[in-house]
Amino acid sequence: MSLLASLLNDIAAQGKRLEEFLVDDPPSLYEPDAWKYDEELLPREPWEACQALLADCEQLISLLMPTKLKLMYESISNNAAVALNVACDLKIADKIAEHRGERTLADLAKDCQTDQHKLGCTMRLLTHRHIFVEVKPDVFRNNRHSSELISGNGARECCLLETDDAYKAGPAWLTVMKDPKRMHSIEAKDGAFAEVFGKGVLEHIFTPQGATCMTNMTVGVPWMSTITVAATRSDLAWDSYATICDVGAGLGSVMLEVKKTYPSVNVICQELEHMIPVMQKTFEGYENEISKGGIALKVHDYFTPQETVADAYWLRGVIREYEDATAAQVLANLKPALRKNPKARVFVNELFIPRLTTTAVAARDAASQHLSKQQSGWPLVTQMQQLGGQQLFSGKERTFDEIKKIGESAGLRFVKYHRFRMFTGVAEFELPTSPKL
Ligand SMILES: C[S@@+](CC[C@H](N)C(=O)[O-])C[C@H]1O[C@@H](n2cnc3c(N)ncnc32)[C@H](O)[C@@H]1O
Repeated sequence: MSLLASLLNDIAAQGKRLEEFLVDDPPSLYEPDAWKYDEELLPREPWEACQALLADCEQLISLLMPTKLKLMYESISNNAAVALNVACDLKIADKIAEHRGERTLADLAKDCQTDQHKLGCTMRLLTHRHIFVEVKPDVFRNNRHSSELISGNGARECCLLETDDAYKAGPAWLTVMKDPKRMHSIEAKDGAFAEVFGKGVLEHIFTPQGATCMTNMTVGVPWMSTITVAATRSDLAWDSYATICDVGAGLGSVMLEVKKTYPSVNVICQELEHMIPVMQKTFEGYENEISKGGIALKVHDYFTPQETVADAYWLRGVIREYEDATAAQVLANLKPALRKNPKARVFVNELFIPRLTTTAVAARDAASQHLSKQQSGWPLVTQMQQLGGQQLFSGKERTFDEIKKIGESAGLRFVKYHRFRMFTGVAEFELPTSPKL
């Protein structure tokens, strides 16, 4: 069977599975209202069908495009971000919504004080990416994707962060990769963002020039996080553990979510001292739980041996900050506590860069058949996210095998991978029965 035939068969079969589930809630690209599953996670089986369809459709597009067009298309795909940047900056979605949901190109150009022709070219690129709809020539409406950009929920700011500041760091990725002094560094000062802005993004946002970037980050990132939080909350059996310790908890927002969903679970957030007041702010209103011990905010340096005994240790976005040996040290430091409770689990929550391995025998199979389930979902987004994230924040994103190896070199045993319905997942480790001490 040819690859084309395999793909068409697969798309038909997976499409049927998905359609059978979605009979009452099919998505639309015309209506301005959100789809039920824009907010909620699809149940596991239709979610898997959806993943397969997206992988196969992406492969189908590559298969059918003549080579010259494919390479041209990839080379100029940055223009999707350019166009989205324009739409977000000029608040096109707001301007359409303010005028009973429909606006002519001429009116939009007048509202935005810009050139009608240039705006039309920008909008048409977006309508072909199914963000906005041109309902008749030169008349635009919001669809469900563009409606989300209406001010107030953080979507606009998140897109501005990606299409403006983060976007500018993109070309510097190559500069860094070619510089013998910086190519192996994962430090922010040596990264792509610093190449363009003179300092890492987390320093830049505290400068006057970084004020907009700061707003876009503080308003935009929580918008994106709502979907990661939903998967984090649902795709791990949190209530199987009496006490969970979040190591390097940041704001403490994941444990807050766990506590809200599973009030009987005790949560401990560990951070460096200066972060304790920040976490206290996150847990405002929970003072009673804190005094009863159901929530504890503790100072702990993860480069020192763990003394807090818990049933699970949660590390989100921690090991991506470090080189392999240092990351392994952070995990190895959990062992004194694991020895006191050998049933305890270590959950490493990261983005797991998807691989698409095609051997000669699989050359005619649909891509979905060879996408490992031990890696992040939504590979199209994850690939952009991992490269973009490293340009913006530096650090080191890894594949499943690389993360597993770090756990093992810390002397832990890999237990299983939890595939979140998101672009992150969890590698679960435990203390081996006869640990390499
Ligand atoms: C990348 S952030 C991840 C935060 C959090 N886990 C999250 O997902 O939002 C890393 C966190 O580790 C904290 N951190 C850095 N060095 C640390 C150390 N030696 N011990 C404990 N926490 C540390 C930082 O303050 C920061 O909040």
